[in-house]
Amino acid sequence: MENEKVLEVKGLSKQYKKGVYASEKVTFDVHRGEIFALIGPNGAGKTTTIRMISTLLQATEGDAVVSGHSILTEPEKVRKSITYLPDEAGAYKNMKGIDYLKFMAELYADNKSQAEEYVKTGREICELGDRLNDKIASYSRGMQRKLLLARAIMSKPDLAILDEPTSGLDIINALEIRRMIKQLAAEGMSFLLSSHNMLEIEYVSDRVGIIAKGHLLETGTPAELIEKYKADNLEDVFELVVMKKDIK
Ligand SMILES: Nc1ncnc2c1ncn2[C@@H]1O[C@H](COP(=O)(O)OP(=O)(O)OP(=O)(O)O)[C@@H](O)[C@H]1O
Repeated sequence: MENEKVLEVKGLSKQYKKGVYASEKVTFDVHRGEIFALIGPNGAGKTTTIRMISTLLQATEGDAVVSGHSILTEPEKVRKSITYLPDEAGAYKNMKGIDYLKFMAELYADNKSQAEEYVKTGREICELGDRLNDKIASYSRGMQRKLLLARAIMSKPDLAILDEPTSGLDIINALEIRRMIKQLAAEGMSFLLSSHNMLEIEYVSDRVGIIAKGHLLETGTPAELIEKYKADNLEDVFELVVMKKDIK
């Protein structure tokens, strides 16, 4: 189904302290095969929103539904439908890359043959070749990031939630990752990304949501928003929306 919603975020709010909203009534959808990016300045509420959707943080109000499952009532089913790659994720440095993929595949898979399938996919995605037989401690930051991304995607979840997917990667590696995300989306995987890199977002996302001070201020395709704000690029849109709007 082309317009099938894989994620419905319905008025999600979080108060870490009573009366202080880190995110307030955030509402948006992600369709099957769509790449949706949350963009916003530091402290806007991106990670808070993503962690609530990932069932790692309890929402104060609202709900999110992933592949028909509510984070409130069916969090374990939600966890089966998503993978989450945090910005500052680390892998076990003393493990070999291949053993890390096998270990994670066994955690996520329902049986041995599915685990083997995941590892095969993970090997292809990370493109680390023979280096998979080396300890992760010997990898560059880019290689570690590729391994972690492969881990997040090898199970082909309905929704992959990636915080700053290309952070720390050089141009070539970042390009490869973006192409991979687009290809997987074309095959039907949905993505929720968070990023500060506007060029990346403009290139890779089908739609973006601009968030500041916990409020989702705008959603649309990069082209729609550029047109609406008579801007030259998404960075200008972002500045206009975040700097010029009077947010309480
Ligand atoms: N555990 C916590 N306890 C109290 N306040 C928190 C906690 N985590 C985040 N906050 C606050 O909630 C707000 C939103 O933070 P969040 O980390 O979601 O922003 P972000 O958009 O992900 O920022 P960045 O781009 O810097 O990662 C900030 O004001 C932050 O200080």
